[in-house]
Amino acid sequence: MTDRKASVCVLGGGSFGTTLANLMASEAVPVTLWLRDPEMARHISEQHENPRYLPGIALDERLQVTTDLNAALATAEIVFLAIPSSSFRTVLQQIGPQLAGKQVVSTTKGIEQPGFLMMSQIVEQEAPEAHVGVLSGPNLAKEIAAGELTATVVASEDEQLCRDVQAVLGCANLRVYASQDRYGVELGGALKNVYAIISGMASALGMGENTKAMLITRALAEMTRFAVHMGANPLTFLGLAGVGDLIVTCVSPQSRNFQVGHALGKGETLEQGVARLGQVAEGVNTLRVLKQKAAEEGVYMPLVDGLHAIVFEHKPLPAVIARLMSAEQKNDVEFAAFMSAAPVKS
Ligand SMILES: NC(=O)C1=CN([C@@H]2O[C@H](COP(=O)(O)OP(=O)(O)OC[C@H]3O[C@@H](n4cnc5c(N)ncnc54)[C@H](O)[C@@H]3O)[C@@H](O)[C@H]2O)C=CC1
Ligand SMILES: O=C(CO)COP(=O)(O)O
Repeated sequence: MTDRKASVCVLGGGSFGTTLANLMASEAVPVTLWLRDPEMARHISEQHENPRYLPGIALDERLQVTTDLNAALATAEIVFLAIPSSSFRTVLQQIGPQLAGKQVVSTTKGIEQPGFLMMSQIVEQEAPEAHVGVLSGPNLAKEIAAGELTATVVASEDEQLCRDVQAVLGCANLRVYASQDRYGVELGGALKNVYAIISGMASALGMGENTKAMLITRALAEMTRFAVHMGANPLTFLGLAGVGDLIVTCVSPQSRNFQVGHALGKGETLEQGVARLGQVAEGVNTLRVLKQKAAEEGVYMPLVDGLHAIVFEHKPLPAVIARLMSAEQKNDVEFAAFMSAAPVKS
């Protein structure tokens, strides 16, 4: 690892962008946070708090905030993107040429349709001269902002990018591990959100601990089956960006996807659950996209089918659960079979 700390810009002033920028500022990394809302930018600069997304967290006074996108990017060597997937391309379209030569790291855990594109693939399209990476792992923003310990994964084919991101983000509270499987790391982060919705629902229904463990384990099998079919390395799913992130979002009521599932389990509509959240829950869109892709590709994903049937086809929950519990009883561990399927994307 190198000691050099590059200058950084974080795009997106929501929960995760603010958290990442604040973490780096508190480690004396020169960092600018870009957000759209001038009122919020002024509040953060003067009061050192983001009351909408991180209420009660004292932000570091060295954190620079701006609403001027060009100024934010001008001196940045590393650009982190923490923009919801629904707006990701729109933001990139404004700045593609300015990203030439910079290290651009997506932290966004969603999938674009049409095309079934990961966010870093959108970066490649909109900023073809950038160095591209992704960051993913068990990283609930509020916990990181509160100083809890965790780890994450930076994934890129570009080893210098991995080293530079480790240098700016790694600190006593956050370990940053490197991976070359960008596609697998990114897919893991997007897919687990769907299973967090199911887990939130199971929690609201008062299901047992055995049931929750079964759900998480079968979720891992299902998402890995899909990912291997798509060319990812199955071993990636045993790491922080796979099982690590799956566990945290499936067990923590802090997860927004879990909260949407919980609301559904309590009988709220999807619209009510999402509206009350007031923040992004990427799993809702990923569920739609994934259901369609799994059908096109012929990948067996009974949990995705079941959740889709409840959320979008308005099938009764007991009938869906009964169908899931009468599904074919196949192999427990499919990793041996996954390993013989050669990864094509890394
Ligand atoms: N919050 C978390 O714990 C973590 C979130 N992520 C991922 O980070 C991404 C962003 O999530 P959060 O920050 O949590 O969302 P959030 O809902 O807390 O905030 C979203 C932010 O994006 C801004 N935004 C939306 N459209 C925009 C546009 N067109 N231009 C500029 N800004 C725009 C909003 O104003 C808001 O500040 C998501 O894909 C999420 O999955 C990843 C790891 C942890
Ligand atoms: O990705 C996350 C934690 O790693 C955040 O999950 P939620 O978007 O469900 O809050």
